[in-house]
Amino acid sequence: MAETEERLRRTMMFVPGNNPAMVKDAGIYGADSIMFDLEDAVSMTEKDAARVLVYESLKTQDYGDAELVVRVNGQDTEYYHNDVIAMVKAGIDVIRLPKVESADMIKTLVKDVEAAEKQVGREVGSTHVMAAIESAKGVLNVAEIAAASNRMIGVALSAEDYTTDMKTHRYPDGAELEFSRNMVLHAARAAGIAAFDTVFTNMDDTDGFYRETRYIHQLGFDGKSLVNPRQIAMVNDVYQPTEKEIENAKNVINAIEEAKVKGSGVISMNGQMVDRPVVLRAQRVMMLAKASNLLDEEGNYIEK
Ligand SMILES: CC(=O)SCCNC(=O)CCNC(=O)[C@H](O)C(C)(C)COP(=O)(O)OP(=O)(O)OC[C@H]1O[C@@H](n2cnc3c(N)ncnc32)[C@H](O)[C@@H]1OP(=O)(O)O
Ligand SMILES: O=C([O-])CC(=O)C(=O)O
Ligand SMILES: [Mg+2]
Repeated sequence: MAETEERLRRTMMFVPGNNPAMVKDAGIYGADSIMFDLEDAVSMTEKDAARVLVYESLKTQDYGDAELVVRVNGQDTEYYHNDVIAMVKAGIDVIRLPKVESADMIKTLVKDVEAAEKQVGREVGSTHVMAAIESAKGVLNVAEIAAASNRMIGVALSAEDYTTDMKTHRYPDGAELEFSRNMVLHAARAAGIAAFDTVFTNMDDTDGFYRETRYIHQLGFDGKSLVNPRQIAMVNDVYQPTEKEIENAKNVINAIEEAKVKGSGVISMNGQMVDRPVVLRAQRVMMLAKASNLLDEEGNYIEK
């Protein structure tokens, strides 16, 4: 993928780092990002074995075009340094730091990643990072966390730990997450990075999962952290543009191209003003349409 092209990040699937079968097959489900977990999905007794398993798999398995992410153990644990060095050495795309509460935690991570890159002979700057926001303190500091480094690709809300910190739990209507979702999303947008909504842990509540995904899609999140491959198709379904949205986006892009030839940056299309933000939205619709396999080679809508 060209560096300038925006990466789609609808689905970031957790894969327990201590489960050989899941780690090996993680690439077959079509997640945009695969997130190997060394933190809370792995018991204390299996921390070292999980790190070795994920390291070996990153070196030997073909995960196709998926972005490869690892959730390392927290900075206050004895596992963190070894996790960072091993994952940088394995060539991971992104390190996700859990329970981030300050910009300093990201700055420390970046310093540790840079030292690891130098130690293992990896190009300095090639490892990206992201932050999981899991507490009231993290939410209140999320704007400076999101802007803490140019290695940052995103911020994620982690509602299981967050609701525990807030002395509540998760409810079907999600009212307890309203403030944190909006904070995380605004911080991401202000820093120009991706925003990920939290996991949905009831695998049997398909209606609830769809409701939550439609809601976070409407707010503007790039996607969600997931715990199960069955959730991938449902997220992609919600993020897939309609035929009408695609046709409209194509008309906008064609109209603005014609306007450019005439030397104008703003035009009217069917009585509707078309300017830069409208064009950017249209380009995103076309990117989602392409990723959803809704276009043929000429760029025409394929009836499903
Ligand atoms: C609060 C937090 O920190 S959340 C993050 C940490 N938690 C995790 O990482 C949990 C990840 N998820 C899982 O372990 C599992 O999906 C569970 C336990 C939730 C449900 O497990 P199951 O009921 O077995 O799932 P299901 O029946 O849908 O599995 C279908 C297939 O997908 C595989 N699969 C399920 N979840 C995953 C996953 N997260 N990653 C990769 N493969 C998976 C299963 O191994 C199974 O493969 P098979 O058909 O080859 O045997
Ligand atoms: O990042 C997530 O969504 C999962 C997690 O750790 C949490 O909710 O505490
Ligand atoms: Mg957590």
